[in-house]
Order: sequence, then structure tokens, then C-alpha cells
Amino acid sequence: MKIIIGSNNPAKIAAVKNAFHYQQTAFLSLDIPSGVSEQPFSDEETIKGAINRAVGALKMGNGDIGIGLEGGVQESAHGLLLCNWGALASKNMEPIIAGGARFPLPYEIADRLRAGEELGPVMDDYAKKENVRKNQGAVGIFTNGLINRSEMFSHIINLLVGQFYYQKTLKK
Ligand SMILES: O=P(O)(O)OP(=O)(O)OP(=O)(O)OC[C@H]1O[C@@H](n2cnc3c(O)ncnc32)[C@H](O)[C@@H]1O
Ligand SMILES: [Mg+2]
Repeated sequence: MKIIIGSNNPAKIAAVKNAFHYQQTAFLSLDIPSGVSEQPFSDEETIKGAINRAVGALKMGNGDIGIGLEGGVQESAHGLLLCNWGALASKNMEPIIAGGARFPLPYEIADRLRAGEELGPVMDDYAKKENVRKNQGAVGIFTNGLINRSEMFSHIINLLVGQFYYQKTLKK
């Protein structure tokens, strides 16, 4: 089985490889455009980005499965929530989607995003670190390292792959 990951972000690649570690699989990562804003600002936009990357990865990489993972934010009555979505595309089926953990971002971060900044550079600035988005992620910083970005995406991938196999058994 050939799995194409629609991003070159190592936190995303690690999550996908981890989820499929028990199978004979070949992986390829391609930087597939999300087709939405660099900083998606709703669940809907984030889902679209994940689907575009999954479908694009499947096509461009000519694989069996395309995976798209996308981070975004969503306004709520409890502040600006960090949200994460994934999509799995495979031939002859509608893309499968799944959402991951969400939690409110601190006000100072949220306000900078509302003013048009992107979370990646804002997190580096806030944490005084480089490439937070490729490592522990915002989730790692704000949970004191209890959950990192890759682990968070692993959960989403298991939700995707689980649904994929469920649908396959239904078709048999
Ligand atoms: O190379 P790609 O796959 O694009 O990886 P990315 O880190 O840019 O990830 P996304 O495009 O999915 O995320 C959209 C934006 O939100 C940022 N972001 C999302 N989750 C983050 C996190 O946990 N920590 C830091 N930045 C994050 C990210 O840097 C982008 O600015
Ligand atoms: Mg990005």
C-alpha cells in the first residue's frame, strides 16, 4: 500500500508513519497546497484544507491513500479555539474526515491571529523557540508537553483509518 502525505511538516509525517507502522506500506510526502488561507479561521475552512490536501496528495503521488492534515482556529463563546482536522482520500470513495483535540488559545495569541498573523510564527515568538509548528506545536506548549502536535494528529489519523476500514467491511 502506498500512502501519500499532503505535507512536508515532520510533525504530520511522523503521525502518519506511526499510525501505519504495523503494515507493509510505502510513504511519500508532498507539499500539497491546502487551497484555503494560510491560517484557516473556521472548522469549515480547515476541513476544506484537509480535504484538498488529501485529494491532491492521492492524485499527485498516484497512491492508494492520500492524507491531508490541517490546523486552524474557530471562534467560540469561550475564546478562539485551536482546531485540527484530517482527511483521507482513496479511489472510488468520498473523502473521510475526522477532527482532533481543541482548546482555547490564550487571549494574547488569539488577538494576534484576529489581527491577521499566522499561528506558526506567533507561537515561535511567544515561546522564544524555532519551528514550534514542526515540533511540539502550540498544543505541546500549552499542555506543558503532555501532548505534542504529532500525538494529536495520530489520534486524527486513527479516526480516519478506522472509518476507512469500517467502510471497506461494509462494502464486502
Ligand atoms: O507545512 P504545512 O503542512 O502547511 O504545516 P503547517 O505547520 O503550516 O500547518 P497548517 O498549515 O496545517 O496550519 C495552519 C497554520 O496554523 C499554524 N499552526 C497550526 N497548528 C499549530 C501548532 O500546533 N503550533 C504552531 N503552529 C500551528 C501553522 O503554522 C499555520 O500557520
Ligand atoms: Mg501551512
